[in-house]
Amino acid sequence: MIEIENLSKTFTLHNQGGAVLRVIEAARLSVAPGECVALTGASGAGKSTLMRMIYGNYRAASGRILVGGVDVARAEPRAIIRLRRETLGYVSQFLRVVPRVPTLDVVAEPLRAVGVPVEDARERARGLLARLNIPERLWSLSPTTFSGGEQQRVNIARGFAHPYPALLLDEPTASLDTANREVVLRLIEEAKARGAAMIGIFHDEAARARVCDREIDVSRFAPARAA
Ligand SMILES: Nc1ncnc2c1ncn2[C@@H]1O[C@H](COP(=O)(O)OP(=O)(O)OP(=O)(O)O)[C@@H](O)[C@H]1O
Repeated sequence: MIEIENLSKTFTLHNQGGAVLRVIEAARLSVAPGECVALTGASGAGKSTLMRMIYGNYRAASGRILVGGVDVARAEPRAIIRLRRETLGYVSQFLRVVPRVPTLDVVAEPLRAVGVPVEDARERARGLLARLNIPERLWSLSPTTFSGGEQQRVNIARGFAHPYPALLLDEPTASLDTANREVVLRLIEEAKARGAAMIGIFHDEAARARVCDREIDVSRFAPARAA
């Protein structure tokens, strides 16, 4: 479902005399449906960079990133938008709040975007918000004024609303309490059971050990060792 071949990344620092930073070289990675792979490695090894490249936020210097058959490294913006709508989800700790949209619709929106009828989408959203312990009195309000933890849980509900075939998880359990952490781990397990291919960064080692099938140490793709 996710195939990375010979992928390299450099950053050119235009405000620092055009210095070129080589971060990733000749990275290879393959994730099958129903599999969850953890990215590990020391701080600065390139975990976030790799995730951002898979999501199409950072451009690759060379190589291929196939997600459901689409090469993200070469795809047109329009194709990437479509991939993100239909195939590739991203669950991070942070909600980018859309002003004035009620929480229920923030969570239902990814389903509406793929044509799910409004009541069905809201029903799924209600189920997720209830599981993630967002009080019902908040569902009709915009999450703009919610606490950090509430916004994080709204974001997780939104990330799991549509059954994406591929999912990127960026510290999805960070700073959650025990009960909500458990809910998120179950959501990940359910996504695996329905065949989602997932790549995640988890500093929570117990969470990683429980839901991930394999670990890939990103430092193995560091340029110094790639030769
Ligand atoms: N936008 C950018 N411009 C320039 N350099 C960058 C950029 N993003 C990342 N880097 C560099 O790439 C390297 C890898 O960073 P990255 O954030 O991917 O590491 P990480 O493994 O996710 O680290 P952490 O665990 O600390 O989050 C670092 O040396 C960083 O300085």
